[in-house]
Amino acid sequence: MFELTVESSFSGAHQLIKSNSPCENLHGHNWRVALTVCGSEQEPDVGWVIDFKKLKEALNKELAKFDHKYLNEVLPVSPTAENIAKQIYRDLAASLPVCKVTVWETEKSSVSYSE
Ligand SMILES: Nc1nc2c(c(=O)[nH]1)N=C([C@H](O)[C@H](O)COP(=O)(O)OP(=O)(O)OP(=O)(O)O)CN2
Ligand SMILES: [Zn+2]
Repeated sequence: MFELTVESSFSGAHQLIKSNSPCENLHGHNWRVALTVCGSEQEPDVGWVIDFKKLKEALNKELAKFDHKYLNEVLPVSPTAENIAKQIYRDLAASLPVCKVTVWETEKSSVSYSE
């Protein structure tokens, strides 16, 4: 089995309502996102599972939904790193063999989601 991972990022603002923390105030992050797909089949002539370029295009198209947005209006649930990772996973799993999505909210804090 191969795991292929591409990374990208977006900038967004959010408020974590009811978190009883400073995160209730409007603030923003530069979110980093890693998309991992899994597969064992390689295209016979070229030897890759999926072209990285195709993965990067799909990830960037997905992240455009979040970029420079107020995330409370983008997600139907509270825009925590958990819910952002889950939303990206579910959206991309419709067309790619996604096995994990990791979202970094800060340099040192990340959430991974898989099913
Ligand atoms: N499990 C989660 N915990 C927190 C989330 C989250 O999405 N999932 N989000 C936040 C806030 O968005 C907050 O903005 C991040 O705060 P924090 O981790 O404290 O980041 P700082 O850069 O401010 O870190 P310091 O260590 O305080 O410098 C909080 N928790
Ligand atoms: Zn935050």
